[in-house]
Amino acid sequence: MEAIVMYPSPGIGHLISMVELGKLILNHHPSFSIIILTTTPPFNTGSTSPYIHHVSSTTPSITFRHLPPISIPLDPNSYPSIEAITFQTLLLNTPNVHSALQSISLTSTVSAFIIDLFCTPALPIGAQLRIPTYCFFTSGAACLACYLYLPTIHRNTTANFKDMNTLLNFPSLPPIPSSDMPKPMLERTFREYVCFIDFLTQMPKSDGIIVNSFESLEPKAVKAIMDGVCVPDSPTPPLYCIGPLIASDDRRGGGGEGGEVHDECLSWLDSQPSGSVVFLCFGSLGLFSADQLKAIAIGLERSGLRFLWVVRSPPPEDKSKIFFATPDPDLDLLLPDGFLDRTKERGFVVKSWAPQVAVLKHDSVGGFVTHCGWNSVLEAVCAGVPMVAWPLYAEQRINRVLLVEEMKLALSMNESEGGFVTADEMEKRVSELMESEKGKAVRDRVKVASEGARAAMSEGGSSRAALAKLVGSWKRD
Ligand SMILES: O=c1ccn([C@@H]2O[C@H](COP(=O)(O)OP(=O)(O)O[C@H]3O[C@H](CO)[C@@H](O)[C@H](O)[C@H]3O)[C@@H](O)[C@H]2O)c(=O)[nH]1
Repeated sequence: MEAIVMYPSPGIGHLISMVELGKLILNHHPSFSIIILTTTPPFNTGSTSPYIHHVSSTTPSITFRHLPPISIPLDPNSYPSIEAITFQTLLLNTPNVHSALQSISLTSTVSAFIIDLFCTPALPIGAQLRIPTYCFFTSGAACLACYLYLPTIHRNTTANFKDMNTLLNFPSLPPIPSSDMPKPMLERTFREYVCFIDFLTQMPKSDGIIVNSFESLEPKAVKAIMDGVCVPDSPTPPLYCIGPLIASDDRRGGGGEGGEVHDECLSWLDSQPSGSVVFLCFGSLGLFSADQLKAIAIGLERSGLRFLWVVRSPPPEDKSKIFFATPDPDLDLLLPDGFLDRTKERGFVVKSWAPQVAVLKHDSVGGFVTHCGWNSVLEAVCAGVPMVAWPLYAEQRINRVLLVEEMKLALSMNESEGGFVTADEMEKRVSELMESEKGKAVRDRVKVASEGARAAMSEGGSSRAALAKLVGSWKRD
C-alpha cells in the first residue's frame, strides 16, 4: 500500500486546504491512501472536530491519525500569541511525528510526507527516514514569494519591521509597507519572529513547495519563485501550483455546527434578487469589539444594501480566554437598538459561523467583505464574487496589498487609527463595491479570474499538469 502522510497546522484555515489536497490526489490517483496527522492544541482551532468527523465519514481513503499529547502540557496564559503557542506545540510534537512516520512505514510505503510551513521542525524527519518531504503553503504564491525573500531582508538589516516605516521591495511584487508584515514578525526579539525566519530559511531545503494557487492568478510571483530570485543565495526546489483547493460546499463541509441555521441563511438568500447581497464574514478567528460591531451595523444600515453578516462575540476581556472559542453573541445587546427590526426585510445576521462556500456560490451574493484569509479569497475567486479587503491578522495585510494593487480583485477598506473602521467608511466602501463603476470593474476582473480557476483545474490546465508532475516525482525507480 502506498501512502501519503500529511501533517497540517491545527487551525481550520490550514487543515481544510491540506484535506482538499488529499482529496485532489485521491481523485486523480486513487491507489494512494492519505494519512493526516492531527494534534489537539490547547487553544481554539475554529471548528475542526465536526470537519474532521465529516471528512472521515465521507472520504474513507483519508484517515486521521491523532498524535499522542505532547510531553509538556502548555499553558496558553504563558504565550503572547496564537502563533507562539502553535509553534511551540508543533515543535514539541516532533518526536510523536517521528514515531508515527516510522510506524506507518512498517505497513505502507510512504511515497511522500507533506507538511505545513508551521510544521517545519518535522522537515528533517523526512530526510532521516528517506521519505521525500514537501512543504505545503496554504496562502498564495505572491505571499510565498514575499516570505521566501524575508530571510534575505532579515540578513540585510538590524531594524524591526515595526520601526522601519518604509515600503519593502520584494522580487516581482508591488512594494509592501513594513508595518503590513504579520504581527509576530514585527519585532526581531519575538520568539515567533525567530521561528518564522527559521521556517522560511528551511523551506527551500524541502523536496518541493506546493502552493494553493494557480498560475494565471499570480503569474509574476510564480515566475519569480521558479526563476529562483526569491531565494538569491541557494537553490529553490520545484514549485507546484495545484490550486485553487477550496472546501466542498456541502452545508456542513466548511467545518461549522448548526445545520439548521445554515439552511435558514441559505433559504433567506434564495428569496433575494440575483447579485444583490453583500456577505460579511471574517474567517475562523476574526473578532470585533462591541464598538466596531455597532459601526459596521450603522454603515450597513445607511448603505441601504441587502446584507448577510456573520457576527461573533467581541474578544473576551479576560486575556487568558483569547485562545478559546467565544460563546454565541447576544445580538440585541451588541447591535444598535432596533437594528435587526429595521433591517429585517433586507438583512440577515448569522451568529458565529455560516456555510461560507455555499453562501459565496449563491446567485444572490454580489459582494464579500473579507479579512483576506487565503481560503476566503480563493472561495470568492471561484464563485466570481468581488471583495472589500479588511485584513485582521496573520498574513492578511500582505494579501490585501496583493489583492488590491496586483490582482485588482478587491477594494481596500480604509481603517482609522488602531484598525477601526468607521460607519462612514463601511457605508462608502460597500456602496462602492456594489454600485459604482469601480466596483463593476473589480467584479468583471473577478469573473475572469474565476474562469482562470476553472481552466487551471480542468483537463490540460496548469494545476492539473502541476499535480501530475508532483505525483510523477514520487515514482520510485
Ligand atoms: O463563518 C465561517 C467562517 C469561516 N468559514 C470557513 O473557514 C475557512 C477560513 O479560512 P481563511 O479564510 O483562510 O481564514 P483563517 O481561518 O483565518 O485562515 C488562516 O489560514 C489561512 C491559510 O493559510 C491564512 O490565509 C489566514 O490568514 C489564516 O488566518 C474558509 O474555508 C471559510 O469558508 C466558514 O465556512 N464559515
